[in-house]
Amino acid sequence: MSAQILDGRAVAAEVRSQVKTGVEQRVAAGRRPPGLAVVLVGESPASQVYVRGKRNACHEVGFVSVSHDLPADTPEAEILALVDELNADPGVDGILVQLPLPDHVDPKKVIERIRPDKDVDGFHPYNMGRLAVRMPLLCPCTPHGVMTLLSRTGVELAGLDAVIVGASNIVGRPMALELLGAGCTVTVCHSRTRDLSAHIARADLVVAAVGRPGLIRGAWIKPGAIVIDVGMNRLDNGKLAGDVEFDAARERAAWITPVPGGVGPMTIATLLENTLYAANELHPD
Ligand SMILES: Nc1nc2c(c(=O)[nH]1)N[C@@H](CN(C=O)c1ccc(C(=O)N[C@@H](CCC(=O)O)C(=O)O)cc1)CN2
Repeated sequence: MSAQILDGRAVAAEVRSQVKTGVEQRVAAGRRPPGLAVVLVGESPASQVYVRGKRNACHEVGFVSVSHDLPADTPEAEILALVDELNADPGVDGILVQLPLPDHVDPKKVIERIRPDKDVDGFHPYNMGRLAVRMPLLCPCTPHGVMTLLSRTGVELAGLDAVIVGASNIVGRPMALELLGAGCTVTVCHSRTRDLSAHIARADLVVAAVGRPGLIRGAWIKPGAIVIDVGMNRLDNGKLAGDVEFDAARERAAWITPVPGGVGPMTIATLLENTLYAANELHPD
């Protein structure tokens, strides 16, 4: 078997085009275009790539993109003060602080400072709580983007045994809630999990989100499974690789996401959807 590709690039382009139409309709109705503030602290090359992607996507769909690039040694208090300023700005519908932050900054404090109705990353405890109690408002972009990719490709999820590898706040945990909501039976594996391969081997759906290239061996994948690779690892040769051994896994799976071109573009497309939603539904002006 050679798995079919879950084409994040194509589905994300579809989503971006729908967001663009939504912006055009909003502006034609006399409303201002949505505004997204993107805050980058420091000079991590990976974060710079992702932030550039987000800013380019904003321009493509007609958002106003407000950029705040701060030096790596910016004091936490200054970042919190900037968030306060953006919270109060009526032209800003969404605030995104790129993660990871430098070590001297507590990401929890920064995330909690963002107004929940402007938290287009969906990381604020208010938005995570709403997702947990099945009242979603602004959902974390990567897990929600995975759900969009699967549903738009026509992959059915109800009743599947799903195994998520990685229990982070931004991917693993919200992914578990999304899949539970879609009727999957969900297991979350993490660094203390015993016998990871046994969990993977019985999974109908595997989501890998650990940041270790090739950790998930192709031979572990159950024949016919769906494999979602959220890993984004830059190798010494400059190439990007996921957490799954792609070629070997592809021989066994029914569906698989590539890296690049799978989940990454869906993360950005979902951010745009969240921002348009915040502008239209949460910020009447
Ligand atoms: N505030 C946030 N920080 C981070 C998030 C997030 O959702 N919000 N997620 C990740 C990184 N991330 C978004 O910021 C992200 C990762 C990857 C991509 C992407 O489009 N990847 C491309 C390849 C890009 C490349 O060439 O390097 C792909 O997969 O095709 C977009 C966004 C951590 N931080």
